[in-house]
Amino acid sequence: MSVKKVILIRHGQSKWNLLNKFTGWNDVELSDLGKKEAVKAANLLKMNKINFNYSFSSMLTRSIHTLWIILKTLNKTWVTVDKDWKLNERHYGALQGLNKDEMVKKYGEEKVHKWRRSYKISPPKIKNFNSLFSGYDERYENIGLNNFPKGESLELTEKRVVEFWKEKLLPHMKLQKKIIIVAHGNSLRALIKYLGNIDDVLISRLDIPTGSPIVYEFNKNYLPIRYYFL
Ligand SMILES: O=C(O)[C@H](O)COP(=O)(O)O
Repeated sequence: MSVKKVILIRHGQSKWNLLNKFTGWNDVELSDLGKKEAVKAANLLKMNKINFNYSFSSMLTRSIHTLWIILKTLNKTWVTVDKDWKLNERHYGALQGLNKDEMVKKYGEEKVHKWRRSYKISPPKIKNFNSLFSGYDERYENIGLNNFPKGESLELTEKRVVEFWKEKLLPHMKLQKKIIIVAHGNSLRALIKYLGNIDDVLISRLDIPTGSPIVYEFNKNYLPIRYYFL
């Protein structure tokens, strides 16, 4: 059986991961540790002889820079980088920029856990036109202001990630491309939920660490078999 592999990686630690702030679509750079995690991820791929020749990233700098570091470390800067907003982190709505521990103190553990890990519950939405609204950013001009996310549940995130999978990833896999995806904690949780048909409760227990390569295997019909962390 010819097993096909897709590599999934959450970006390295960002400056707001370090400060424990809700980030979502806020465009935050990698921390120094995050840059080191990206180099380590590249070396892990090399050691395990996991190769790729096509790459996808979200539109957010922390993912793009993680991918650039991986490509540079592996001498593969020739690889196409295909960026898609549908891989962006879940939009964290009005929580973006706020400290996670302070929100626990203010609203309690249970509520914050629901905002962070439940499948169907969305965070409080941002109001149009405040500083958390990135709808005027030129990188998102094809989304359209009316469709622009203002706070997404994991369920809503899954919807757009599955569109990416069907419209972009599968066609490239069928062209025999070996693919790496660099994205985010929740966009990758949404993808893993979809691929593994994982139920809403079990997926709430999955936490994806920064900078740790995941190998997802597929059979010759492009159906998911299993995944594992390197
Ligand atoms: O956007 C964020 O704050 C993080 O990337 C993911 O946060 P979470 O662990 O609260 O889902």
